Amino acid sequence: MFSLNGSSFLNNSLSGVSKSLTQSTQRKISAPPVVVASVSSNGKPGDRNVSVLMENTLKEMRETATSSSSSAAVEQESKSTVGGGVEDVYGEDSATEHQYITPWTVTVASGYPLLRDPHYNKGLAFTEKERDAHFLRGLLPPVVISQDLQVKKMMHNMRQYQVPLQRYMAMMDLQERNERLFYKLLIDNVEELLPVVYTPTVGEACQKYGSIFRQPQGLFISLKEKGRILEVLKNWPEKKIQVIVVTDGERILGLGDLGCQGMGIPVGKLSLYSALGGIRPSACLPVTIDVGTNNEQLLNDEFYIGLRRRRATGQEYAELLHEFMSAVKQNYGEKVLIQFEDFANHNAFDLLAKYGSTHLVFNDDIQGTASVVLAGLMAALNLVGGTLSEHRFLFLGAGEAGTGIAELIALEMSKQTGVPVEEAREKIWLVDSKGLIVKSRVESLQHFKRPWAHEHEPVRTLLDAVKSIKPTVLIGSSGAGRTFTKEVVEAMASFNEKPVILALSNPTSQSECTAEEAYTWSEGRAIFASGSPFSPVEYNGKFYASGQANNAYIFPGFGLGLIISGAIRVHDDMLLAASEALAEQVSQENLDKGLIYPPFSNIRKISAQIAARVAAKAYELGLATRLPQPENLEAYAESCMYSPNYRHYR
Ligand SMILES: O=C([O-])CC(=O)C(=O)O
Ligand SMILES: [Mg+2]
Repeated sequence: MFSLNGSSFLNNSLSGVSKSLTQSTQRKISAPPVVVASVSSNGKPGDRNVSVLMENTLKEMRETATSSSSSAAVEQESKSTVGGGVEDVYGEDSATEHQYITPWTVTVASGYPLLRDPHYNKGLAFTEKERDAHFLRGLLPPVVISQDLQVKKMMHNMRQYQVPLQRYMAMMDLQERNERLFYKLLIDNVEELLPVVYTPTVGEACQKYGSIFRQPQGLFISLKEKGRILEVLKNWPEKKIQVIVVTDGERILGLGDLGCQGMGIPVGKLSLYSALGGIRPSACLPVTIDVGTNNEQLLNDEFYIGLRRRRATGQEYAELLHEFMSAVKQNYGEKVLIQFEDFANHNAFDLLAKYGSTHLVFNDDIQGTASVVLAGLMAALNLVGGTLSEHRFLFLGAGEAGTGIAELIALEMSKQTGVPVEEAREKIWLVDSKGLIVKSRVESLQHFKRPWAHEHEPVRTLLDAVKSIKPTVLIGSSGAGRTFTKEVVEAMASFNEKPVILALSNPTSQSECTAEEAYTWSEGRAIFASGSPFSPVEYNGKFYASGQANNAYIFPGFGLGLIISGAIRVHDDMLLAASEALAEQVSQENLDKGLIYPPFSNIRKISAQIAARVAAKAYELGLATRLPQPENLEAYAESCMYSPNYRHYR
């Protein structure tokens, strides 16, 4: 099989089938682009170009498969169980004639199917030699252009669209047409395109997903698939999955329940995994679990793509999720990372607690957001002075993000000062929809809010809480927009020389305040960052650039660190390590501009650094399985990262 980049396993873009071909024949061969397709694609023009070597290898593989399945059949008659080898992932070899398997085959793409295969298509960048060798003559206009020129042209086209959703759709079309060009575009223009494929535009895309839906980009697992989830996973064309991002669509950004249309989120997050964190796109699997929706508008929308029923809860919900979690581990093994995304609070905390000790799980909204905010606060200390524990924190929003961040701050304080975490928590206050979280409310509080119920008289509004607690840092994480009013920001500015104000809710419409409001109302003194990006603001003749406190800084590098170390569990210390790595990337130059995050343009380098620190922690904690530990983890992380440059086809 062709290897793209020496021995680096992440960069090896072989599909699972082609990989198992290598393993079953135990020899290295070189071949043109390989596509995995179901058996129905056999006999298409694309098969004409199967090299002799490949033919022989396929023959060998078929023979091996036949002999092993017949020996399995014999065994089957004497024993009632069937056992596939470790690498016989889908049990093709060990299946008896009475069992069902998915008929995956390996073919070599050329001609028209090659142009239609997003993994291998290069469009006008196919060279003359490739056009001859792959039956492309006449299928393309005569011109041959470079990938760089393709990028330039696409960016030019992209900038013609005035409506953000049109840009989103153009990017999705490109991803479906020419995957490497999509990633090249995204990596080379990350600051411009992040808001297109990610927040805020992805929010609007989810709201309108039913209308703009063209091609499924991930797996839809609904209640209809109950009892058959393992089978469904086997329908996905890639076998070697390293990262799954899964949502049940109940709390999409700050937009609420979007049901099955939440699929835009796993798709967007995973394209960032590849672009920013260098995980191979073929190793990424977006999943939406559809248990219904309570969104009346969607239920009545004729274009809605999901189950038309209200959300399953309780046992029905738990059973489907449990089947999914078990099937994932059974199919992909212990080292597949499952990232929970945009679940509603109650399920998010329960799922993390339930599967944290049996699976490699990470909740981006609880843990990723916490890690990115802690990094921003560590950097902000360079501007406002003092140590973490010398500050007072007030949150608006006591859900996943709010309590997740609060807990990680307390953990870091406790590490730095040696005080118990319970004591560290006393520096941190949270306001929810019923007011300040105080001791007298403890009985009626959800369990994840209880550690934050401190002794204080009841306070109803955020403004009164700000005036009473006098925080140095104000963090918005409630998902509700326009809640940091002029009075709130002015109050923060009245007792802080440099109030730290983080408006984390997404997308832009849900931001607690705008950058312009934060700077204007604080007379240019606020240290401000937001979850969705804002353009620089001019106030009194001076320009203020604000950072984007978004988990996109953390999860791609964090995931890369887990994967390169072969980690089997996530540990809080890994989140702290990621925060430290990110905070160290904020330069004096950034700080001088009031920025508490580095620019996204350096994100791949930053991700490699985060990955190295997370991996180092995994080794230190004994949670890493990739042994021996590479000497230089940062160089190793970089060497593992997917590159979107075209490869040459013989
Ligand atoms: O997607 C984003 O921009 C950040 C995030 O996880 C959320 O808001 O739920
Ligand atoms: Mg999220």
